[in-house]
Parts: sequence; structure tokens; C-alpha cells
Amino acid sequence: MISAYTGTAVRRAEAPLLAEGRGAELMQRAAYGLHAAAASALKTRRGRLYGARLVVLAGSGNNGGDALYAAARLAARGVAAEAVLTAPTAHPEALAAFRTQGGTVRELTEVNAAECAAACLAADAVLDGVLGTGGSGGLRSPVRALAEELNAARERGAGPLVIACDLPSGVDADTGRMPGTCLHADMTVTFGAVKTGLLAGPGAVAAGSIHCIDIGLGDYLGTPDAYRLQEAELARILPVPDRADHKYSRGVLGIAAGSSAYPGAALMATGAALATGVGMVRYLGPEGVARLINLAHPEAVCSTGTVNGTHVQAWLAGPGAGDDEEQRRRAVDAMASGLPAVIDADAVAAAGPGLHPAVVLTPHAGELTALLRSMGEEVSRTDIEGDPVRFARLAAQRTGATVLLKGWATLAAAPTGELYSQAEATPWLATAGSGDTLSGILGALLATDRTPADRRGPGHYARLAAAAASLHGRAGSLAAAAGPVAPSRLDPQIRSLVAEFTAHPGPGIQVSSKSGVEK
Ligand SMILES: NC(=O)C1=CN([C@@H]2O[C@H](COP(=O)(O)OP(=O)(O)OC[C@H]3O[C@@H](n4cnc5c(N)ncnc54)[C@H](O)[C@@H]3O)[C@@H](O)[C@H]2O)[C@@H](O)CC1
Ligand SMILES: [K+]
Repeated sequence: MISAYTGTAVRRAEAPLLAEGRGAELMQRAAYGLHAAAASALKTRRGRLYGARLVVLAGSGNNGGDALYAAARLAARGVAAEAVLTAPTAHPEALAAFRTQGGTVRELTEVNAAECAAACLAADAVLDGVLGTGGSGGLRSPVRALAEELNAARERGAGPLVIACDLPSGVDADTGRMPGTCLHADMTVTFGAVKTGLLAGPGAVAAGSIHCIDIGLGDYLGTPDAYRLQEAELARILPVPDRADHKYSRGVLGIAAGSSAYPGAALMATGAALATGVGMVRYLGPEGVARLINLAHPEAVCSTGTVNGTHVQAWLAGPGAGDDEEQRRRAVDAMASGLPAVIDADAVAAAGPGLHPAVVLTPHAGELTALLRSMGEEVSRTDIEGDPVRFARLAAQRTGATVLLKGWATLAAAPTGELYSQAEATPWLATAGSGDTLSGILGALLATDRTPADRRGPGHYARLAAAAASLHGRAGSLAAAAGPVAPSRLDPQIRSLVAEFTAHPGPGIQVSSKSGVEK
């Protein structure tokens, strides 16, 4: 599992080490890791390191110091390195080390901005050391215009490899907010611990791949702010029946989804739940939809009954309910049943204060906007997309439910503040029906959850929701390898991932850190 910390927490952890006079040592560790990651990326890109062209953008702070020291090491290995100073001052020792290794230096001004941008665009790689955890507000002129040119080149599929030092400059390390322009990266080499701002919101989009370098803050970091599940946790969470099991003990999921207007949602949710592995699906809904379900999934047991008269371990309600009053009623009853329940799509609007953490609301940003407004919060969809950590946590805290906020990085927030972020999804999953399959996977994980009640600590349901988002994202990415994703055809990928994870728990993301990041 990856543990993430706010930038503020990382700075707090550094403070005692700085007080002991160990700042330079920490910076050398950071710079060494950054240089090694950059060297490896450059070798992959152009075959060899020697002769590569590098531009380092260096701001006035320690972030610029890290980048200059790393560039000095690269220059010592035969890289042609130029520094563009984005502030009137730069870390003096790092700048001297860079010059000693033959690096050339110029200061960015309004006058030479176009030349500096051209140098960046002609380089093999740009090291972004403009702002780190000490930055506030977005990038300012003239480096803002330079960043915009590099971002535009990236959009066209051109331009250099951009490697962010600690975090993409202009991203808020605590939250992932992007108050103005930020420089988008192909990879971010972050120090001490993964920052929450790299796992959520615009920061997660801008960061590219994340590499964490251990600089020895482990003992000082405290409680993480957020988590990302890896393969090992998925393997533990996915349901595996044992020999003593029968269909009821494995877990029965009640699904109240679909309507005569939207029957497909019920089909996709049921298919995904069966592919994830439940003992039984009990479907409640209109007879016409039930007939379609029985054609596609003969193992589902269908009726037109009520939530309160149906025995299950967990509920899934809302997908495709549309204007069907009976389905809406069932969603409300599922929320009030006291059982774990996934509440999706239109049914999210019926949520409000007084729920419990085993109720998992699964809105996208638009549905979360409506929910928060219904509780008196003045918020727009843009606000939520810009700062999803804050609003996912707020919605969980206001409702008492767990909130799974869907997006590029999907967030699962518990009412007690625990937060998970999963980003395995492919943009091909941004298509109608994706939410229905995600809700089916999550419904299955709730119904088959065998964690003893006294071990379901705070954040338990956020963890299950994150596991569902991860499995869904991975299934979508597998399917996308063969072309555009159709959520109704995702079941084989879900099944094969469940088989793979439950047979052979895979290794976690390779990270060099012992502190802040666990496998
Ligand atoms: N403190 C430490 O011991 C370590 C820090 N490390 C690095 O140090 C970074 C933090 O360094 P700093 O605290 O010096 O902060 P930064 O390097 O992030 O930048 C701070 C400087 O930028 C200015 N600034 C803030 N916002 C700005 C904006 N929007 N536009 C222009 N200038 C702006 C500030 O006035 C200040 O001079 C980390 O991100 C990391 O890269 C690493 O070297 C590891 C050790
Ligand atoms: K940076």
C-alpha cells in the first residue's frame, strides 16, 4: 500500500532534521534519487545518457537546489545541461556545483522567454525545479508562459520529457489543487513520501508516473493523510470461497437497479457482480428487466419484491432507476436497511445526513454537486473537480456515509476522514455504463466481506470502495488494449483479474522508499 502525506506534514517531518543541521544531507539524497530516475528515463528514451540535452528550470528555493544538484550529477555523466533560473536568486551551493560540472546558466526574463522556451522544446528532458512544497499560488510570469508552451507541446505529442522535482510546479502538495497554471510532467520524483497532492485532483493528472525516494523521514512522518491500494491488498480483499461455503455463506447481493427506460444498467451491474464472485444475486425490479437479466445471467434470482422482505448481505441500488418509483423506494429502503449498500446514480440525490459508513455513495462530480447543494453547501462542479479531496471528505462527513467520488483518480472518503485514491483507470472507461459495472463490483465486495465486525475499523468501507475502483480500473485498462471499452463486455477481464489476484498476489509498485511507502 502506498501511504501519502500532505506537503505540510512532510515539511513538519523535515523540521527536526533541519534543526540538527542535516538539510544538506537530505538534499543530497533527494538529488541523487532524482538524477538516477532521470538518467534511467533518458536512457529508455534515447538509448544512452551521454550526449543528452537537459534544461533544468530552477526556482529560488530548495526545490531548485534539488534539481540543480541532480543536473550537476547528470552533467558529470556527459549530459549537456543548461539551467534556466526562474527567480533572481538560486540555491547558491547547488548552482556552484552545477557550474563546476560544466552546466551553463541563464536567468529567465520577459525578454528572453521565447529563447528559453525554444531551448526547453529542443531538449531531451526538462527538470522542473521551479516550486516544491514551499510554493503557493500558481506559476507566475514569465515562467507561466514557458510552462504553457511546454504543456501545449505535450498536448500535440511533442516536446521534451518533463520530470517534476518533488511535485509538478504549481500544484498544491496538500490537496492536488492547481490554483493557476502548472507544468505537466511525464514523471514526478518525489522525496520523503508520496504527497496527497500527487494522488488527487488536477495534481494527479499533472504528475505522470510517481517515483518516491527515501530520504530518511520515516520515523518522523506520523499518520498518513491518504492511501493507495496495491496488488497485495486487492489480493486480500477479493473474495475466495472455501470448501465449507455454500451459496448463502459466500454472500448474497440484492440488486435494485434498472427500469423499463434503462434496463441495461441492471444487466451490467449484475454481470459485474457475478464476475467479481458472489454466492447469489437477488434482483428486484420490473418483470421486463428481470426477463432480460435471466436471459443474460440465468443464475440471478429475480422478483418484484421489497427490500425489507428480501434476505441479503448487502444492497446495490440506483443504477438505471430513472423515474421508476418502486426502484427509488428500494434505494431509500436499502440506505435505511442497516446493511452495507452501494447507492449509485440518481439514488445518490436521495442521500442526506444520518447515514452510516457501510452505505457507500458513488457519485461523479455532477452528482456530488447536487448532493452537497441539497445539504446547503454553495458549491459548483468546477469547485469539486478542482479540489476533490476536500469535497469527498465533506460529503462523507455531512452524510455519515462513505463517498466514492469517481474521476481520473477515484477517491474513497470515510466519514472519519480516511481517504483512498486509485488511478488505475483508462480514459476509455469514460463511457456510459462504466458506473454500473463499478457499482456491481463494489456490491459484490460488500456482500462477500468476511471481516469480523470488531475488525471493521474506521475507513473499512472506504478501503473496500477503493478496491472496487482499482479492480474496475484495471479491468478497463486490460479491455482497452483491444480497443474502445464497452462496459457490458468487461466481465471476462474482471473474472481473469480476480483469478490472477486470488491465485498469485502480485508485487506492489516498485518504490525505492522504505519510509512513507510500503509494498
Ligand atoms: N527542507 C528540506 O530539508 C528538504 C527539502 N527538499 C526540497 O525542498 C522543497 C521545498 O523547498 P522550499 O521550502 O525552499 O520551497 P520551494 O523550493 O518550493 O520554493 C520556495 C520559494 O519559492 C517562492 N515562491 C512561493 N510560491 C511562489 C510562486 N507561486 N511563484 C514564485 N515563487 C514562489 C518562495 O517565496 C520561496 O522563495 C521540497 O519540495 C523539496 O524539493 C528536499 O531537498 C529534501 C530536503
Ligand atoms: K517542482
